[in-house]
Amino acid sequence: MAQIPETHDDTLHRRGLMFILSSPSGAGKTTISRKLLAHDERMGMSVSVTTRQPRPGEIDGKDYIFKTQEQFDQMVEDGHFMEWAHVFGHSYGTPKSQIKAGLKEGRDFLFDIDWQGTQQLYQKSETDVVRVFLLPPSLDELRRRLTARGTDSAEVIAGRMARAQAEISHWDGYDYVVVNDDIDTCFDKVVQILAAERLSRARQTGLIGFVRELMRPEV
Ligand SMILES: Nc1nc2c(ncn2[C@@H]2O[C@H](COP(=O)(O)OP(=O)(O)O)[C@@H](O)[C@H]2O)c(=O)[nH]1
Ligand SMILES: Nc1ncnc2c1ncn2[C@@H]1O[C@H](COP(=O)(O)OP(=O)(O)O)[C@@H](O)[C@H]1O
Repeated sequence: MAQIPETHDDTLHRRGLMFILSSPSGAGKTTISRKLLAHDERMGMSVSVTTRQPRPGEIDGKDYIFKTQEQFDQMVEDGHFMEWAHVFGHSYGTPKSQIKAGLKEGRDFLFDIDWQGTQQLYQKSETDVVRVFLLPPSLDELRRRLTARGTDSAEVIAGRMARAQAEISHWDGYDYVVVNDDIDTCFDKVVQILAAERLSRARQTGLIGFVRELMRPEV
């Protein structure tokens, strides 16, 4: 009798995945990311390095690793990043440490990065990457959310709005697109995408022995 391996519930002997959430600023990726991390203990966050100032409530090392431009440039030179990009006049980068070893051990990582970083990660490790893009229900609602968040000046909000359409134009570089209208509905869809991707045949390396056993000629 073939034993159903523990991988049948996708927890073991599976290569981890890089779950990327991108959106125009204010569409809700931080909110969805936080919900996903609270909901799914197997998901770890890829904490980015940034040169932007911390927002009130943001914790160094948890939300971002905050560095000066000089420190960031040195990290680039030292080959510290899997990818990095300039966004809104600041530098952002994904540290290599943790991620590579974690993926091999079957751990999944969540990335809140922009389309430039998404392209770089996809080019480097296409099979590990799942790309999800969140859209706001309208530009008016996007402006309302950026204003209601209360973290940016009117000038910064205007800059983010001005960039929103350029960012939306990259939507075709993603595997999945979800409109974040109602937060719970959007979250459910993101959870479903993750569940399906964890069951992808290519990632379930631990199932090979089980399937071979099932295919053995019966005597
Ligand atoms: N390429 C890249 N983009 C990042 C990284 N970390 C954050 N970003 C993106 O930088 C943009 C600005 O992020 P942030 O300053 O937190 O503002 P937000 O858009 O309101 O979340 C967002 O599009 C993030 O997804 C990173 O490590 N690499
Ligand atoms: N579906 C939603 N409906 C209403 N407000 C939302 C929704 N999703 C996020 N928000 C709010 O919009 C603001 C921007 O969301 P945030 O997650 O910070 O966006 P991002 O990380 O994409 O910049 C926050 O104040 C958040 O609470």
